[in-house]
Amino acid sequence: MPNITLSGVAKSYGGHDYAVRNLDLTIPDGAFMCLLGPSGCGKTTTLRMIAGLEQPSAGTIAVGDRILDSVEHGRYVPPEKRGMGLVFQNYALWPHLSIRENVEFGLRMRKVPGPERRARAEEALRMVHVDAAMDRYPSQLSGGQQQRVALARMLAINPEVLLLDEPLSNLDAQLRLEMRAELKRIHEESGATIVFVTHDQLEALTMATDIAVMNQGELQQLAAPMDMYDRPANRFVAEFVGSPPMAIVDTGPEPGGLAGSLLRHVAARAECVPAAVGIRPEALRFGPPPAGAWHEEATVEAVLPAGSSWTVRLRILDTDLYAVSYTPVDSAPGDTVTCWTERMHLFDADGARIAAWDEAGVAA
Ligand SMILES: Nc1ncnc2c1ncn2[C@@H]1O[C@H](COP(=O)(O)OP(=O)(O)OP(=O)(O)O)[C@@H](O)[C@H]1O
Repeated sequence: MPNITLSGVAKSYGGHDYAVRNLDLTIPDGAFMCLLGPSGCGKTTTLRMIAGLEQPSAGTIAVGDRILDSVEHGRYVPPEKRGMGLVFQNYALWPHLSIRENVEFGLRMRKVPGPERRARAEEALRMVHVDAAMDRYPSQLSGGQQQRVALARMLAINPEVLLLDEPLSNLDAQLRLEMRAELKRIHEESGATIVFVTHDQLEALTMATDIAVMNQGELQQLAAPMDMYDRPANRFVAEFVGSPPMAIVDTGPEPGGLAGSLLRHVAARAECVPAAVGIRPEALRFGPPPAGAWHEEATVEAVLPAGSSWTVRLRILDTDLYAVSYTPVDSAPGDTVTCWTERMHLFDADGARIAAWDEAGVAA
């Protein structure tokens, strides 16, 4: 299937507020695209418009050169004619049909013959590890199992585009991890295009080939996961993607303390005057600094071991910051340590990334 393209798409549910505004987005054929953002940012509305369950208030949605929606030309293709499979958070299984029959249902509607239908349903249920419960009824399954049946029901149909709205939200942490790996495998094996809505940045980083971050109905950045992590386009993305989040130090009109120290470092290397400087917790390191790195003395305030990582709260001049280390930290509260970083993110007064700093090569 060719690319899915949204051009100038907006959606208002009637009032003055727009759930989605001026959205330009291309979902490449075979992509695993995550729509990521906080609650209410317009992710579900975007997915529902692609599915044809909502009509845009403005703009065009197309697959290749086939127009699915065009407000200008009054064109609208109904959901069943779009060739897309859908799984929503509120999966609706038929209560009076067994699990197997639920998964076979869509195939029956498509007139797939009996033996093939059974084989495809069983295969899909195996993929999501619910094949042992095939002859039970939905009410006899846990919420997580029901969610996986909904996923199997869609996989059995083998659509070219899968639209998934938080399909892992009811699963416990272990199962969610397994299903992420499983979805990634399904994506690679099937070659299908997946559009996946989530508010969980880790879910997006681990599964997606492309992430579209939205906030208040607007696209903030579209990038491959590591590119987004390494070069967030603005403060919103910088703070939303990554856990613990990036520390952002506002420089203010008369920067002193930590802000002043960071600004002096920047000024010595590039002609940028940032309104804010960001440092990811894992980029803040301890010990003798390498040549050219920014460094300051810091006081250890707390050490929080978490098995494989150590989170350390540091007081640097006038500011508290968190550092994350993946090697054991033997400092104790009250100790003085040298901390340093070679990786800063600079933002201007509008919150946009100052790319010149990256291009100068000093922050790469
Ligand atoms: N049917 C509707 N009628 C009126 N307003 C709606 C409707 N559906 C969504 N909205 C509003 O549109 C905005 C975007 O909602 P949407 O569900 O797309 O966001 P979301 O990012 O998917 O959020 P969540 O993660 O909470 O589902 C919100 O302000 C929401 O209140």
